[in-house]
Amino acid sequence: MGTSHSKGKAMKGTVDGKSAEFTFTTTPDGPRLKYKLKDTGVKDTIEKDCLIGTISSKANNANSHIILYVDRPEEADSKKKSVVVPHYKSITATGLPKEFVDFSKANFLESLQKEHKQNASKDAKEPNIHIVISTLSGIGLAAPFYREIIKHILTAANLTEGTDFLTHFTKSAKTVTELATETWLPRANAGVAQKIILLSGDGGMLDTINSLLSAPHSSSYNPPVIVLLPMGTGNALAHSSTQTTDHTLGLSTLAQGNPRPLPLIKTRFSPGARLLVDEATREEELSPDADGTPILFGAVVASWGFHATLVADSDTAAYRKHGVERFGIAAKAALFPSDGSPPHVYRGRVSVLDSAGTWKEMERTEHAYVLATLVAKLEKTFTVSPASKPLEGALRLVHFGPMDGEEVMRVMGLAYQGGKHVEDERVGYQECEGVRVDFEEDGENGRWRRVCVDGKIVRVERGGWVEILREGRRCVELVAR
Ligand SMILES: Nc1ncnc2c1ncn2[C@@H]1O[C@H](COP(=O)(O)OP(=O)(O)OP(=O)(O)O)[C@@H](O)[C@H]1O
Repeated sequence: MGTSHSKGKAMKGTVDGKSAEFTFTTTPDGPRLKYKLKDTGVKDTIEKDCLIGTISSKANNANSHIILYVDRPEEADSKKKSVVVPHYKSITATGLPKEFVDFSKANFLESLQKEHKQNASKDAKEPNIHIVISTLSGIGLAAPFYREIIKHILTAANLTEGTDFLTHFTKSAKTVTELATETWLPRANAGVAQKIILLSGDGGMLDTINSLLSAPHSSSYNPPVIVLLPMGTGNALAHSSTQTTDHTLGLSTLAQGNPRPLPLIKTRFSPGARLLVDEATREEELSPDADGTPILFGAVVASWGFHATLVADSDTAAYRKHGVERFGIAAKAALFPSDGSPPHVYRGRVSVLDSAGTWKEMERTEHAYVLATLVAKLEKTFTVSPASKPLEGALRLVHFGPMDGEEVMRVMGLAYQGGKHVEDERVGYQECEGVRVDFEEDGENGRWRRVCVDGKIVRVERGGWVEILREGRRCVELVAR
């Protein structure tokens, strides 16, 4: 809490139809609104970090607003590493201080209302607002988060399920891909404006962008606008590109954010590379590029080495139930093998593409960590690339050579201190245009030739390669604050 406050002016109005007095103050932690009911003395305080946003009420009173907010989490809950659905609140108020309304205006929710009105006037057959609830993302919070909060926010915004928006609960790992390919892509190509609220981790976005880029775009392609609510495990994109440091779990972005183009990477693989699915029990072919090269688009990261290994090894139902701890548990297993041997030394030739368009090969052919990323954070507190700014589109490479398990733990621990690992002299960190790995790992089963793209795992064949490049095509816009 801060120390100096601006003295608030008391204003009279109503809360849910009852006489009330408001005080709006500016504190070092941001603006704060207090109200007290005249009759009962009931009072509440709405602080910036619990505020979702304020929308004009549907009541026929220009002065009437609905304030959406959440309760401050209990001390015990805020200390938990795993996410807890906050307690949602809303009040309808008149006579609110103008500064508060201006500061908390829910622009994005109001844009959904406008779209609804336009669609209704055009007699659109199907809504172009979609809510996707990825039921198995993270520890399974998407469905309760929708039912306990989002549903009520949409009702408060005067939007009706079926006529204004459609909900889609994922039933399989293909649900998002099917929706994006069969509905969103043709409509985007027809120039239709679409808004998608995605309750998932990075995987839901990866499925969306790969489907939207699976066919050529028309000249009238209209990029769908996506709100990503962090319901996954790492939620790298949401934590790096949108507001997730308050207590609203991304809802303040849903209410108050603005769309911005989402930068992408394209990973190209040698023929024979396969996507591992169903806990690596099955393989699938990747979509081919125009020249037949297997490709996968991402918005977060492409890696090989320790990072890819721990993501791949922990992508099982048994690991997933640990939430974000799953990465730490898998990291220990990879760094301290049960037979007492040192961590694996990854062998391959790594080349970096500079801004002049020249590929330069690294001298080192033994590696522990090779990771190219567009974002700053891979988890809420894990800053892998401290120089990366939200949605700027710069690709950065983080890499280091073999170290013992303790050293890797120490260096990676520095990433939890705001990204201090990049100051360690053994860690390479640079901006680049692309990264290529030519694998020199001969193992039969390809365990050490696994590449992670935004959480998906691709296994490359013996003697194969991967190339990570920035992708210039417009695909989607991400709502950010
Ligand atoms: N009902 C379902 N049945 C099978 N698979 C599902 C179902 N719902 C979601 N999935 C799959 O679960 C995975 C969830 O990935 P997502 O990235 O959203 O979450 P995460 O891996 O927990 O988070 P992050 O990628 O941010 O660490 C996706 O591959 C998705 O296709």
